[in-house]
Amino acid sequence: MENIQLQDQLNMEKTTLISKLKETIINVPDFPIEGIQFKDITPIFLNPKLYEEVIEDLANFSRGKVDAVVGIESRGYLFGIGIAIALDVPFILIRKKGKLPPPFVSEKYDLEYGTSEIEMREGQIKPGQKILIHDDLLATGGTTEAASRLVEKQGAIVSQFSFLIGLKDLEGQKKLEQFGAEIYEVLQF
Ligand SMILES: O=P(O)(O)OC[C@H]1O[C@H](OP(=O)(O)OP(=O)(O)O)[C@H](O)[C@@H]1O
Ligand SMILES: Nc1ncnc2[nH]cnc12
Repeated sequence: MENIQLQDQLNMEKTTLISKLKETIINVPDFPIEGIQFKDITPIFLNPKLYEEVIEDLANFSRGKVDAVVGIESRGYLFGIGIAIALDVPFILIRKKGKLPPPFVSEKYDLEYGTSEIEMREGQIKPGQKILIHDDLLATGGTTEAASRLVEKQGAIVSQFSFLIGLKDLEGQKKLEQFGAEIYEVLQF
């Protein structure tokens, strides 16, 4: 009985969080190019209490399940560091090409046009570690797929993915199925 009540309360809190986020995140049509519905998350940071609630929700998904959090430049840092602090585990940065001093490991990936590359300082991930890969938004999944290859290349295990936003029409989750990790999106558009 008590468990049911607790579950009801958690479900209610989650529903409230999602509605607050939907009121806060701004949809910008045709940015940066025609046809894209850009999700502007910057107003979340005007509201420290809301930010705290998002971190709590994301940290609850990963508590006791990972040894480190990997965040993807740049918006992946905004919540990634907060999650790592809440879980008391290390935070490891993935940066875009050319920003990190050597030694680093890198991974190329395809964009809609051309290719891109991400990098991580060598030795920060330890072989066998269970890793949460976090980013603010999952669109096509290309960036997160490359991040996962970078993590696996170093002998660590991609255990979980978390995102603030999932864009369901772009089927990014499908691209991530190959890694066999749990996936969590706070909300979907
Ligand atoms: O699922 P995908 O199709 O790969 O797209 C999602 C990625 O795109 C955005 O980052 P962006 O490259 O715009 O960089 P930013 O975080 O520095 O703004 C977003 O923060 C994700 O990292
Ligand atoms: N629609 C979108 N809104 C914000 N960031 C994005 N990154 C990739 N697609 C995006």
